[in-house]
Amino acid sequence: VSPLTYDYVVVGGGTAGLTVASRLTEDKDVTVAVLEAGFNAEGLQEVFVPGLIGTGISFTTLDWSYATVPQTNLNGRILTVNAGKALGGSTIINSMIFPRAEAEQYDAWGQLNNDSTWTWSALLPFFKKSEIFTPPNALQTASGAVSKLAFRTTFSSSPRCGGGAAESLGFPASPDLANGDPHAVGIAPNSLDAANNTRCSAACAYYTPFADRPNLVVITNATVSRILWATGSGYNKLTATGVEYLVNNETKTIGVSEEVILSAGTIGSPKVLELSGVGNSTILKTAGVTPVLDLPTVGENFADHVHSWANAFTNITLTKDALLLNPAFAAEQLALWYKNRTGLYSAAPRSLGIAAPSDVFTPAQLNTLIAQAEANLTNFAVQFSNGNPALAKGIAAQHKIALSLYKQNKELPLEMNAEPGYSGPTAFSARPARNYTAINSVLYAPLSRGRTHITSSDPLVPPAVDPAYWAHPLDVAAQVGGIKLARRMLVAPPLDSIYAGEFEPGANKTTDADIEEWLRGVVASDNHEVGSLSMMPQSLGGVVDTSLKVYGTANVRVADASIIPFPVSAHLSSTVYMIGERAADIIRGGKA
Ligand SMILES: Cc1cc2nc3c(=O)[nH]c(=O)nc-3n(C[C@H](O)[C@H](O)[C@H](O)COP(=O)(O)OP(=O)(O)OC[C@H]3O[C@@H](n4cnc5c(N)ncnc54)[C@H](O)[C@@H]3O)c2cc1C
Repeated sequence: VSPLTYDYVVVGGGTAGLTVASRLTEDKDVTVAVLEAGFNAEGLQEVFVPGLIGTGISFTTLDWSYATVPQTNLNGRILTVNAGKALGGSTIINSMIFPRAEAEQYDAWGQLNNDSTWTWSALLPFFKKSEIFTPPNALQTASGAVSKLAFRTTFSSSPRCGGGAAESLGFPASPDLANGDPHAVGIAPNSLDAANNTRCSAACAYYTPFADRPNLVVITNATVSRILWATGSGYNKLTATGVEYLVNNETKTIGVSEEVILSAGTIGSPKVLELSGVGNSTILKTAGVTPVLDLPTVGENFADHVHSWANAFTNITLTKDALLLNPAFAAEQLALWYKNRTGLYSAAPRSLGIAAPSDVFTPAQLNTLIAQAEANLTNFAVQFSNGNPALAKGIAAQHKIALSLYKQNKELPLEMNAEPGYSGPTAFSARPARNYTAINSVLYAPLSRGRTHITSSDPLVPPAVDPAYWAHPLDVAAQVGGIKLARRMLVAPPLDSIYAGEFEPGANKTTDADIEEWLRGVVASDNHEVGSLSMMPQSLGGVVDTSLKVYGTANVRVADASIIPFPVSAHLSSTVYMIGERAADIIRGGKA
């Protein structure tokens, strides 16, 4: 392998990037270089111990912690969108929950693109390529796991109770949250290495086993600043010849003979495209970048899931709060994990209930909300499209599909995720030193659309991220409905048996308006951002076609969550691995 030129250069060694790189280098005649801004963090216990997710270094050094612009609908608050900055990307810091979304939502991708290869049944083989399924053992089954679910050691009885509460409210119990019909409750599969019960990131699954391939080069601590273009290559033929990157403030270049694959994530990938002169020319010029290709919807159509919570006090003591309340107990539990992979750090279990509109709204409420959304459909599409008429059509098409699925009870607006221990907006030091039961209620089918754009030509300056949370009234109503549903779950059997009063939102929040006001002050990003380089026809404001190629370029593709045109009601990593598998297949097929 020449040290300077590779067949493929992958920008970002994250979830999809490592999947693509690993699959392409199965052919030993193909050379691939991966440029990753972070470092290889696989050796850190915060990364490999399941119960340590979200602690220590994982939310400092390993996180881009993108700040949003002040959010108009959330009291002007600046929120943080977390995204992993390490080999393995966001799977280094994610919560390992591994379900798939509703079949109809993947079908919507195909519908928007008039392409049957981007539908649930066509994509299922690519989901499966990225998974090794480990069924629960006898002990886990006895603890509540159903035969088709993959999960490890049970944390306490509380997750199972959470499932029970959803069931008692009428959610169907599902043996399989990945079957394309997740309107159900079950114990979530986790992305773990079952052989030794460690977390399994994209680095663990798609890099470490193949690290010694001579045709695969991974350069860490390398921040890509721009794609280099062949001079004089015109529209539809804009040709990447290499990539420029920074290592310790030193500028370096690497050549590419076939393709550049952008896999820097929903915020990172549009940033690199814009720094390379591809995007809305006005935005680029304002940032001091010379436009090379006017593609005005780069960075637009951004959507994110929105996190909220209800918490109750509980008098049971085996929750994750026990680890914070008693450091000596926490040390004992961690020692148990190291000794024989048992104890409270051995898993991060959740009961997952995916709610349908009928679980959240009365029929009359839903009819009114849908009628209002339909009456204002064009207005919202225009408002969300940032002055781009094609994208206004694209967003209108997305809303039409979403509202039609809402009517069929198929657009699943909320995840109701039961956790044994506090999960919410109040810091440990500011809340009563007690044990809690939490229901995380996450808005899963947002109609709001925002954007992310560079503001400077300096690659080290973060972009301006505007998710425009809660810009659509149906999103607000669903999130308020989610808190009411969470409250009902906390006092339904069997969770009622461990209920010792509500902590948040709090007994004084009685009306919908009270809940809405509280939520405006606390909701957070769920870190499931998608759509900023969406796969849609150009006539609908898309940025990539169904072969994931950037319109107007000869050899730049995108493989990451940014291509997702229509948000799906699931945690995203399984979907992003699938995109990586599909991208590799397209690239290899294209060459054959
Ligand atoms: C805190 C958190 C919790 C989550 N919990 C879950 C969960 O429980 N289950 C689930 O399924 N999903 C979860 N997700 C979401 C899921 O992990 C992500 O959606 C998915 O991993 C995104 O994959 P990606 O390939 O698009 O981007 P990433 O995996 O983020 O990869 C992008 C990579 O590009 C690198 N990069 C960016 N810019 C540059 C540049 N200029 N030069 C070089 N490299 C660059 C980044 O460092 C990163 O490694 C969570 C995400 C977060 C952040």
